[in-house]
Parts: sequence; C-alpha cells; structure tokens
Amino acid sequence: MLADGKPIFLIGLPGSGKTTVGKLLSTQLGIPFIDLDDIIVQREGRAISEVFEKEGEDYFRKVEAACLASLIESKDSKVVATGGGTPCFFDNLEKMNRDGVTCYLETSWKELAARVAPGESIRPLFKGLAGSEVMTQLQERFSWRLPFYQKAQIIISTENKLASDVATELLARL
Ligand SMILES: Nc1ncnc2c1ncn2[C@@H]1O[C@H](COP(=O)(O)OP(=O)(O)OP(=O)(O)O)[C@@H](O)[C@H]1O
Ligand SMILES: O=C(O)C1=C[C@@H](O)[C@@H](O)[C@H](O)C1
Ligand SMILES: [Mg+2]
Repeated sequence: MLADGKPIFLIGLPGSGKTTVGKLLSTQLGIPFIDLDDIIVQREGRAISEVFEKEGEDYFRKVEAACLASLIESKDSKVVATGGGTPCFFDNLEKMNRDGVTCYLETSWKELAARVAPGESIRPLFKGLAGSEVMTQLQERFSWRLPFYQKAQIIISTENKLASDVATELLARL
C-alpha cells in the first residue's frame, strides 16, 4: 500500500470535501483523522477568523506551516485534512509529498459554488451572493492555487460523486 505507515494528506479548495472524505477514509482504514485547522485553533486558543483578523495572513501561514511540520514529524499513519491554502505556501507541499501521500480532491468551480452555498454563516465571504457570483469570487480568489494542488500524488475528481464514493476510490488507489 502506497500509504503504509505514512500520513495521508487531503488537499483542495474550500468545499472540495477534505473533512468529509477524510473522516470516512480514516474510519475505513482504522487510523486517526486530524483536521489541520483544528490543530491551529488548539495551538492558538482562538478561532482562525480571529487569528486572521488580529494577526494577519502572514502570521497565520507561519503557524499553519509549524503545525503541519509537527504533524509530519510524528511519522504515524493518519488522515489529515489540510487547510485550503496549506499546499500553496512555503515548502509545505514538498514536505507532504516527501513524507506522506497527497491526494487532491479536484472539484469544479460550479460544484464548489453550490457546496459553499450563500447564507452559510461560516463562510462570510460568500454570504448573500447569488450562485454565479460565488463561482466568480472563487475563481478570482483561488485560480492561482490549482498548479499547487495538481502536484499531488493522487488526483481524484469529486464531480457527481458522493463523498463515500470518493473515499472508496481513494482507498483503492492508496
Ligand atoms: N463528494 C461530495 N459531494 C457532494 N457534497 C459534498 C461532497 N464532499 C463534501 N460535500 C459537502 O460539501 C461541503 C463541504 O465539505 P467539507 O467541509 O468536507 O469540505 P472541506 O474541503 O473540508 O472545506 P474547508 O476547506 O472549508 O474545510 C459539506 O457540506 C459536505 O457535506
Ligand atoms: O483556503 C484558505 O486559505 C483557508 C482555508 C481554511 O481551511 C483555513 O485554513 C483558513 O481559513 C484559510
Ligand atoms: Mg474542512
């Protein structure tokens, strides 16, 4: 198995299903699930939105990289849902590819827009916008990230698939 004893890192845009698929996969494999965003919240003792607001993105990215590095150092098998931006800063992606198995959950702009639906209070950026506006916002903000995601060792399209099907497909490719 490709992932024998190594951490499995799920990467992709917000709404691509990293948390949902990650939890399912960890149950199927019988190994722990860790959400990198939760580790950051624990370490900082405050919400990510507060870290962004009070300290700015540069600070957040440094904390994110440090939390990722300590997860990698522990060298045990686990499924890690990374943050949407994690592979796109510093050498985070190289580290994940070197010491773990990376999987990009590829999802179209249209599908992402439908998932991060307007009105969801946890995504203030998209609140009150129509579906097509959400799609444009996503593209404008995040197109630059795609070349990073595409360097993952495994790429799985999530299009028209249930999260459970995505987890099963990933399991078969590990
Ligand atoms: N394959 C799928 N098909 C349809 N809906 C999905 C699929 N995977 C996830 N979802 C739904 O999309 C939403 C976002 O999923 P999830 O929170 O797992 O994404 P994420 O990549 O962890 O996002 P974030 O980066 O914001 O943490 C959830 O409502 C989830 O139920
Ligand atoms: O896409 C991003 O840049 C982010 C996604 C979230 O998972 C968090 O890591 C944070 O809100 C930043
Ligand atoms: Mg998530």
